[in-house]
Amino acid sequence: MNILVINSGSSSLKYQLYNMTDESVLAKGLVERIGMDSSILNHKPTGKQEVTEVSEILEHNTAIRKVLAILTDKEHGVIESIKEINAVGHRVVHGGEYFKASALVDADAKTKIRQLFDLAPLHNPAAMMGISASETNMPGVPQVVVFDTAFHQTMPEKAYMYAIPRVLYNKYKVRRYGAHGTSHDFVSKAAAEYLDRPLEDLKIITCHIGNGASVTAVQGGVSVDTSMGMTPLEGLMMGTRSGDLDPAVVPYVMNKEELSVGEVNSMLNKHSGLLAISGVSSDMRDIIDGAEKGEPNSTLAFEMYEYRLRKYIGSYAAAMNGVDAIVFTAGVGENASLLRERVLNNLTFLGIELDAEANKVRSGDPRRISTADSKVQVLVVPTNEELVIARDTHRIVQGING
Ligand SMILES: Nc1ncnc2c1ncn2[C@@H]1O[C@H](COP(=O)(O)OP(=O)(O)O)[C@@H](O)[C@H]1O
Ligand SMILES: CC(=O)OP(=O)(O)O
Ligand SMILES: [Mg+2]
Repeated sequence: MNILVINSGSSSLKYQLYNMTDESVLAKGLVERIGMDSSILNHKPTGKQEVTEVSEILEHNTAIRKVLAILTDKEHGVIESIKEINAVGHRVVHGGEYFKASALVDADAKTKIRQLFDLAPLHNPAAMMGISASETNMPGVPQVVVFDTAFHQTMPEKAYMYAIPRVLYNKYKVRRYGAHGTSHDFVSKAAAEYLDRPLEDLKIITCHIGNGASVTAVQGGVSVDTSMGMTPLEGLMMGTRSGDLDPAVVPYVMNKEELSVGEVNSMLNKHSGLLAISGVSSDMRDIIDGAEKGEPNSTLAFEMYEYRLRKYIGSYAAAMNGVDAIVFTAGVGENASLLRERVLNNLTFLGIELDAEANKVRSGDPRRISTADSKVQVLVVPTNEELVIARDTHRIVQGING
């Protein structure tokens, strides 16, 4: 069975085509700048030359058509016809309280995803565009939705409630939901496997640090707390998102600067974080470059990012009354050895002993970066959200077929 996995962003669409017989990737790629003047499709077919096409792609429907065209292209394609795609799996960031697990797309699921637009304005509308575009271009092919929030539905009430009037929860479901659950779930399981210890016995802190970033306390294999909240804005400082701040800042700034709700949302989600403090970039590579050159704004951005991440790790060790393992994953977590070094060398009170040489090794495999004797084991585990989505899609589609 071939499964197409789609991760739709507001102006991008990432895809991977899997052959589930051996879970091999037939092709993967990315459409960027959807809706802008020139869109870019970058396609990587396994065993063939990578291609980049620039064209006008105004919406997700056209993006999907382009992806299907290149997947079946004589020269760059990996399948003969669209009919060889047996199912589609979509990443959806927000499942609210509706979805505790992945689900088949039907009218009811679509209604619920739409009802959650308000709670994830940057993410859910994009996912819905991806779903509609797939339905239009692959009619009759089963579609499955896999939610970032599902893994965190195990959080206890004391972790997910905000200390604000309960009526807001009753009326609007204002509470903490978390995100990146697919990744936190995957890397915590992989860590237990690597350590060769039962997941049920472990207290693990997983740090998913990419463009968006979140930390999760995983106890006995379930999420007991996570740093993202009602939306993916709470918690860590991120590429362009502020993370935690005094909520009183919001009405204060809105009043002083005469900002609308949309404007203040955009300020906190798109014009804050590393980008705002460094004044140059949201990309950790540029921040590290700047900091290494002694540039003061990049240095401050790096220090704030590291400090805030370290504080979350400390607080989740307290939340679980201990920690057996810390896991770093996603673009920054897997690659930024300097950030890991700074975080870990300032957590020696937990009994962490960094293996400085192991921390510098670059690899696509799970690896230990603490000493083998370190009281808390520290691992780097490359995440693979797409594979989890493909597996869930496979399982659910097999369920309906058999
Ligand atoms: N070598 C590196 N050193 C530091 N940061 C890196 C490196 N490579 C990638 N990154 C960071 O990873 C981020 C992207 O992470 P990723 O998990 O791919 O994000 P997303 O899936 O949210 O788009 C980039 O913004 C970049 O800052
Ligand atoms: C939820 C979220 O922040 O996702 P991403 O990291 O893909 O932006
Ligand atoms: Mg990501």
